Amino acid sequence: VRRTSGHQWTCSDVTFHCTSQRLCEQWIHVINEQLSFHTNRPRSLLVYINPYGGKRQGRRVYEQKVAPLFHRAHISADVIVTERANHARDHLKTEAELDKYDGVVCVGGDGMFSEILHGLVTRTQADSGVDQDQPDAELVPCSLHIGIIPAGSTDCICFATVGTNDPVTSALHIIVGDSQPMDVCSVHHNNSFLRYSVSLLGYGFYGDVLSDSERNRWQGPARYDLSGVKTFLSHNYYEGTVSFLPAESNKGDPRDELKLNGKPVCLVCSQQGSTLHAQKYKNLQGQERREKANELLVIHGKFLAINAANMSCACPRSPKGLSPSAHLADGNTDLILVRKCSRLDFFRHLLRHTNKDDQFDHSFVEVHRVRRFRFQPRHHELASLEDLSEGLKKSGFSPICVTQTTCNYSTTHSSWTCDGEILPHADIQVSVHRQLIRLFARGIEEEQQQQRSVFEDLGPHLALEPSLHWTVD
Ligand SMILES: Nc1ncnc2c1ncn2[C@@H]1O[C@H](COP(=O)(O)OP(=O)(O)OP(=O)(O)O)[C@@H](O)[C@H]1O
Repeated sequence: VRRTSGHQWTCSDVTFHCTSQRLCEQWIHVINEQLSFHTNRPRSLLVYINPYGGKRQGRRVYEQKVAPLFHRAHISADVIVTERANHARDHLKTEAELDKYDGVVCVGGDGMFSEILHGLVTRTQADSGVDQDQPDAELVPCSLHIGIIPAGSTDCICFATVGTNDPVTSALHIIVGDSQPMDVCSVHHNNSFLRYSVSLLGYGFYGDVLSDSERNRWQGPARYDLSGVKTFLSHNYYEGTVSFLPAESNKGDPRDELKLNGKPVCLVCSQQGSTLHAQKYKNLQGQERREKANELLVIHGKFLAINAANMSCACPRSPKGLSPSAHLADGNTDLILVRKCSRLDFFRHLLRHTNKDDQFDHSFVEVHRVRRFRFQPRHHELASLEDLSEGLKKSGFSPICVTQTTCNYSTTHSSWTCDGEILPHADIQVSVHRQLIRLFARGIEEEQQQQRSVFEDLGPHLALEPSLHWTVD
């Protein structure tokens, strides 16, 4: 495995020459022996391909770029090409024989990753007897690693954990058995589970952009830009109360200059890795004590945007992301509150996501690293829009009434976008579950790390099963 530019990895062959056949055989023996010590490498994978993701190239990408590498690395793969939305999620939840595999791989975009996340986490909780409807439930970490082969139109999770959207690089991270722990947020409404999130929960600006773009899917990929402009011009703000439990003081600050996002050297993410289970109970007890002691902070206000960034959310358009110093696996999320301000100020704030200026350095922006939070819109939320219109239909109310209610609702409430999906409720409770999943990735590497060879990182063990060429002169 060789590093090229921009966090990309490629496959390279090494040919050893020797005059003695006996010596060559010894080499092969030793190399194979060294490889067998590297037990983190997966041997058996379950692969889901979304044939309709992105430019509909998922199947071709897997067959031409990924499968040959898995074959060379002696990894066996059971491949399922999905036939409908939620096929992968449902299969993982109920049918998949997970004991047979070392990892689950999705070939697609963020939506496909979300299916795998929900399938795997839900299955793990069900197998362990944990009720995920309970907002305080201590969720059990998933034992299988997740690999992402980017083949969607939005591949943000892959970009933020690998540093590039390249199928070969992702396949090589899977083959060498990289392991990146990752926090997962659970989202509840009134003690019932809504969704899991690993990247962005956004209310106000980002929620409105996504809702609008969903209504205009016919516009194709340009819909995100068009909805962005439209939402910016409408300049809506929403009133409500945010209450949150701040992170422990040793977890760094969202405005840390040192960006240690999930890198192997990141002490915050690697902290307590192996002793996590033992520590967890203690921490929870401490946490409950503090909450009882009213250490929840409460902020009331009018907000243009409320964002919870569980990772940097870096993407090619915003290379440092919404929260550049967010960690992937520290048990916290960065809560960014953008209060009502002028259009020009809001524009300046948005612009700073694309350059090197500090987007938090505005009087109307505040950012907190938190373990859990709740948002309550000012106007009482009677029911979700869907519940509301369903209920009205059942009770025989006229469509005019539904329209009026919807209008009222939509001017006082925004919607939450949860990793690109719209949530049906505005009043939500969010808890971060530390290191609930592991990806076949290693975070975005620093420049110095990129100078090293992947072989050095693996210590004495090699990366790939060698297709050794030897020549006897
Ligand atoms: N066979 C299928 N047919 C239709 N939809 C599917 C199929 N398989 C998966 N999906 C759904 O397609 C959605 C989008 O998939 P994916 O994230 O892979 O691609 P994308 O192009 O990045 O999507 P987006 O439209 O979100 O930009 C996912 O939410 C997934 O549930």
